[in-house]
Amino acid sequence: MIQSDEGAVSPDEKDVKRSTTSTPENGLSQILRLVLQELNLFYSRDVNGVCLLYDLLHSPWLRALLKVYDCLQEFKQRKLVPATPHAQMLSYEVVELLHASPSSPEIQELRQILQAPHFKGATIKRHEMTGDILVARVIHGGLAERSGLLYAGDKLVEVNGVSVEGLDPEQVIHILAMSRGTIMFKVVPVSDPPVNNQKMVYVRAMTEYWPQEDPTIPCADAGLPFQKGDILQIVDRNDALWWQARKISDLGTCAGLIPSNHLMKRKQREFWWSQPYQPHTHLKSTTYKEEFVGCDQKFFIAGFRRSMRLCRRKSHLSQRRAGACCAGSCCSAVGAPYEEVTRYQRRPSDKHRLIVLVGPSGVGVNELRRQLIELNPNHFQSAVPHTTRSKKSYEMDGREYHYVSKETFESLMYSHRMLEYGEYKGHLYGTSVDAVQAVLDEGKICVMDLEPQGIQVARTQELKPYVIFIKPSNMSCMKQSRKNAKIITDYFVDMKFKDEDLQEMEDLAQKMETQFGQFFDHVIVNDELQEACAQLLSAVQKAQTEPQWVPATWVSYDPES
Ligand SMILES: Nc1ncnc2c1ncn2[C@@H]1O[C@H](COP(=O)(O)OP(=O)(O)OP(=O)(O)O)[C@@H](O)[C@H]1O
Repeated sequence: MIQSDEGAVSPDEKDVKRSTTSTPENGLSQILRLVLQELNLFYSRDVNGVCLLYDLLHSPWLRALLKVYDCLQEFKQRKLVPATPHAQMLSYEVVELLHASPSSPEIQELRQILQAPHFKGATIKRHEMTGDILVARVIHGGLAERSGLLYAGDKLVEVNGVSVEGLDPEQVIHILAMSRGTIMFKVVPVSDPPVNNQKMVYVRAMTEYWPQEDPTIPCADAGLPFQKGDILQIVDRNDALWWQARKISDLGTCAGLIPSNHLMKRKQREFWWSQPYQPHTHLKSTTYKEEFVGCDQKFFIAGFRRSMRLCRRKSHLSQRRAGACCAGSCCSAVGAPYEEVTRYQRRPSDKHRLIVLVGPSGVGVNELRRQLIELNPNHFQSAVPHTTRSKKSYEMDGREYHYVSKETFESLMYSHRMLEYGEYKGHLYGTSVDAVQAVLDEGKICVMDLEPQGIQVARTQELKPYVIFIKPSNMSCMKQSRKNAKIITDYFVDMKFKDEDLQEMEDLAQKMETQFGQFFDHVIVNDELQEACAQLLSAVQKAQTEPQWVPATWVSYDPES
């Protein structure tokens, strides 16, 4: 017979004594006891502050806390096994201490947690052929695993003396849920306990997952919900369908179940086929923009264009569709649900990472980019775009644009050397990978804005882009901060932002986050301009100097480094 992984016990007197005497001589509880004895001598002598100090140190909260601390220290030092009975003893003592303290909602909650039996450390299933109740999996980091008493494949025979023969797993769970105090299992141990010798991998979730909404998950309570872009530590891939994972933001907790790569793809395909047919549409077409830079500027910045994104709605211009592929939106239906990632820290000798700014039209992508470059033009730079239009008299090849033939432009397009491109007034415009590389080769940081559909194209080992999403704040803040701002277009001079423009911006930002949020490394809300600019500078610096999660394929391991 063995004990459950977490059932709280009411130990007898002997047990309590054993636990209490195990408190270390020089433990904090012991020191506190001695200090209280000393203070007690002065309590009645009206020494300044002694009464207050005594009352503070005498509080049951502090004693409970120190007792837990001491016990944990002892656990660490003596490596007490099996850990479960010792943990139960500890929880019993803490509950006793809490009884003495004045009642509060927190104390009641803590008491309930310590007294209730939990069975979250393992899941059970019924064997299809024999009908036996088996331990399906032991959750990593849970008490069942840490106790070392239960293994996947163990056969459950009895729970608290009740035979589980012929019962459904739900009925067994019900018995467990109704149990109070000690839970006793009788098990037939699996003859060959599974050994997990897989390498730990980290992945970026390219889709979201809500276990409570998934009828196929074996145990919804054991599921791990996640959102697009979350980084997950995969701790167990033994099961072909259900993996165990933790979020890196929460590594202290026990793992949860997530669909395996294979299962998630199957779900995505099923979902895709279940959707009514919709003609293919992009989130937004890239309408290329004319150059914005004027001769009156302090210095020349290529790649700033007059935007037509907002006025497009009103001008009814027929524009050629976006150049950059729509990988994010179209492939997400059946694309890889998880992307293996690794920590990458740029070494000083490495080229800088490309900084990509993404955001809905009018949110301030160009404004922020300009401000960043103006801060230090020797350090930050835009890429010089390509065009098929002819050079104007005051322009210089390679400064405003690279002037190329239609054939050359198209060959760059078809060989995937264009990060984005579009057509305007019969001419092609676009930014090439080589133009970005030219900036990086000079040791500078290349900062570019990109339609979200283009992110996938830019995500290569050579550019290692760091994607920053510029997001509008809420409507009322935007109305205030954009009171005097002007929409920059070719068609309307000094056009102010109207409510519908701000609403469109907000809607588009939401769509972008929903469709492409998994690619965003950082999000900046552009409310107060100088604040947003400071955040951008800090994010750009961190991207270049601090470790970041990047696709594992971007990093080739050099054993020398
Ligand atoms: N935080 C801010 N506060 C006030 N005005 C702002 C702020 N951010 C941007 N603006 C102003 O809003 C207008 C639009 O900004 P910007 O041209 O940078 O938008 P965009 O995101 O590049 O969109 P588009 O590509 O359509 O031009 C500009 O006049 C800019 O000065």
